[in-house]
Amino acid sequence: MLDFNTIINNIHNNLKDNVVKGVVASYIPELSKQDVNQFGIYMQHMDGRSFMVGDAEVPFSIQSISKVLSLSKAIAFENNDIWKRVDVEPSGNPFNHLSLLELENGIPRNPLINAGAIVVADILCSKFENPKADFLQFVRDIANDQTIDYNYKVAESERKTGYNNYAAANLLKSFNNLNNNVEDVMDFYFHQCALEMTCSQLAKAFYLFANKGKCINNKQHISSSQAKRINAIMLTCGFYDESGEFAFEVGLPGKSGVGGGIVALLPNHFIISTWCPGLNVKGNSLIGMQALEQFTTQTNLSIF
Ligand SMILES: NC(=O)CC[C@H](N)C(=O)O
Repeated sequence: MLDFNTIINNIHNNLKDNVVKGVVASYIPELSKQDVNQFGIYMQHMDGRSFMVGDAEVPFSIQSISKVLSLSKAIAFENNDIWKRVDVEPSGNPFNHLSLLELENGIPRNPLINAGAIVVADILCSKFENPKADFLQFVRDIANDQTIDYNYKVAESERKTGYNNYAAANLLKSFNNLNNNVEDVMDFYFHQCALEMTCSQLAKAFYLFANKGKCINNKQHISSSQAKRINAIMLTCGFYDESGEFAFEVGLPGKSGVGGGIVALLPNHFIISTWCPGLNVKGNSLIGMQALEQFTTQTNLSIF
C-alpha cells in the first residue's frame, strides 16, 4: 500500500527550500503581500483518510479556482443551456486575453478564462436571489465548513485595478452576452475570486468532482455526467495556456489560481491541493506544479 504521508512529506521537503519559487501576483495589490515561502499540501483520499504537510491549513485567496465552483452551480441551474453562451475549447491564451473574444463574437472559449467566468458570474447573478451570500453558502455547504468567507480587502483591491476584467465584461455586454449590469456582475466576480480557503477546505470542496457530483457529506449537487464534464473542462482548460503542460506533467484534471493554489483530482480516488504563492510566467504556482508532478510520478496515480 502507498504511504501517502511519507510521499507528500518528502515532496514538501524536496521543494520547500528551492531558491526559484516564482513571483507572487502583483497586478492585484493585496496579493503582492503574500510570503513566497509559504507552502502546503493536503490530500483527501476517498476512503476517508487525509494527509497534510506544511501550510495546508493557512487560508489564501483562491482566485480562479473559484471558477470551477461557480461553473458547477451555473450548470446545476442551467444544465446544457449554458453552452449557448460559453464554449468548451482550450484557448491557448493567457487567462485575461481579450482579442479572441472579439474575433469570436463575444462567446468566450471556455468557462475557466476570465471572460468565460464573467459569463458564468452573470448567470449566477440572474439565478441567485442574493448572489454573494447564496454563492458563499453553496461553497460552505459543499466543503462542509461554515467558516469559509470572502476577503473583502482582496475583492476591493481587484476592483480598483480590474481594468482588463471590466474591458472583458463591457465587450461581452456589447455582444449581448451579459444580462445584468457590468458593475453588478463584476462585484460578484471579484468577491468569488476573493474567497479565502485553506488547502484542506479546497480539497473537501472539490470532493464532489471526484465523487460523481456528491459532496463530502453525501449530498448530490450536480449529476454524475455534469461532474464528468467539469473534470474534462478542468483537464483541457484549467491552466490556461499551460493546460497541455499540466496534463503532460501531472495527468489529472485540476485548476489553478493566481493566489498560488492548485487543486487536482483523480475521480473515485482522491483530491489533492497545494499552495505556494510564487507563480511561473503563465500565472500558475511554480512549486505547486512541481509538487503535483512528483506526486503522480511517484504514486503512478493519474488518469492516464
Ligand atoms: N488566474 C486567476 O486566478 C485570475 C483571477 C483574477 N481574479 C482575475 O480576474 O484576474
